[in-house]
Amino acid sequence: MERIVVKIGSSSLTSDEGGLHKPNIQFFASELAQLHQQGKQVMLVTSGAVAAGFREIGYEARPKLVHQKQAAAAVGQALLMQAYQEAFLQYGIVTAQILLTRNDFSNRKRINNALMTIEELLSQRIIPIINENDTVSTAEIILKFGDNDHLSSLVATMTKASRLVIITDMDGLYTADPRKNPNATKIERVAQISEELLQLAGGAGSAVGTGGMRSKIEAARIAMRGGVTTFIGRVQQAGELLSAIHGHGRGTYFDTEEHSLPMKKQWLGFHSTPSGTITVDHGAAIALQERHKSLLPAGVVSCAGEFHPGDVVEVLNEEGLLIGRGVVNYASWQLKAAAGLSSDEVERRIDVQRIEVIHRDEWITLM
Ligand SMILES: Nc1ncnc2c1ncn2[C@@H]1O[C@H](COP(=O)(O)OP(=O)(O)O)[C@@H](O)[C@H]1O
Ligand SMILES: N[C@@H](CCC(=O)OP(=O)(O)O)C(=O)O
Repeated sequence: MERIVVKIGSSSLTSDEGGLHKPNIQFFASELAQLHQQGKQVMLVTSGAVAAGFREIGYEARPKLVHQKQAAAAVGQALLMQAYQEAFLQYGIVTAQILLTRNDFSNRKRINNALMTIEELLSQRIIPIINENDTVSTAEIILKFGDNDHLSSLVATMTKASRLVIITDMDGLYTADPRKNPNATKIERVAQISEELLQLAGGAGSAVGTGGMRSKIEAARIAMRGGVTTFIGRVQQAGELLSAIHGHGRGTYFDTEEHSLPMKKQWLGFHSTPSGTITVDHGAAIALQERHKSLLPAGVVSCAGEFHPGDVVEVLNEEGLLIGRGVVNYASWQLKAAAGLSSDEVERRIDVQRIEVIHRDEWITLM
């Protein structure tokens, strides 16, 4: 049975002055109901809690302070769910609310529980409606998704969906933000996401959205590597969601990579939470990125943070750019002593289980 994740941004659900735009919710429910009625398993990742709630509280614009956003989300999430529930019931479809935080994805037990719940809901023909648990996660700034683009790509890869549809107020990715540059042209298809492509995309254009196009491309990158085809674009007329799924949508299509990553590497690259960073020299960076080699202590320049064998760490090159992530075999204090030493010397001086700082099987290149 085909499994599809649809993400709808605040800009498509609420007005710039705040508050839910009920006719849009009705419209999206009817589009999703069509997919559901065709026998597809549908999951909805929805934003809009903060935008739906801030006006009810009496704030004049989307709040910037964390506790105000949390308060707005607490009010707005209930309004959002109520609106979806009513809209889907017209098609006899039952919905369920799932609120997740970034932290849940880095904890295998928690995410497995969430996945089992989602599986059960889908098997009962219920549409899970997923949002970030804003009242909890805005406090954990570093571990926050912030926008739901990232969340939707993790949901799509973890549930092994075949497609991710990111609905926004633009009809796809342009060579520049069309709100600012009228000469921008649309990119119809993307086979590979490069750093240059990411540079094209700016931040949020609407007054209620947060992620902008950049976070959508980053989400597409995660999805592509996980074997999920992604569409980013506009769905405004009846039947357009179906068209988007059949390849005729108003938007940009991102192909999947030829070899999608195994689940273990997806988790390592995109769901795990790193405990520290390791900076490596030029030779080691090339060995990891291009030659599929393990990281040896000789290539380590320095490390930061406290980690233990088995933890996930981020690896930076000498310019400070992230090149990938891996499972480290050293404790941080051991690595500080071993940095720059030959493997023979490390074996003589330091009591480590494996000489490789990161084994190539426990590594994922991110740049
Ligand atoms: N290269 C680009 N192509 C298209 N849109 C872009 C680009 N760069 C920035 N944007 C902006 O991204 C906005 C969509 O992001 P956002 O406001 O976060 O929407 P949503 O709430 O749907 O997630 C668009 O309105 C647009 O102004
Ligand atoms: N979880 C937040 C999402 C914030 C947000 O604006 O996201 P998006 O519109 O997807 O860029 C909410 O429901 O308000």
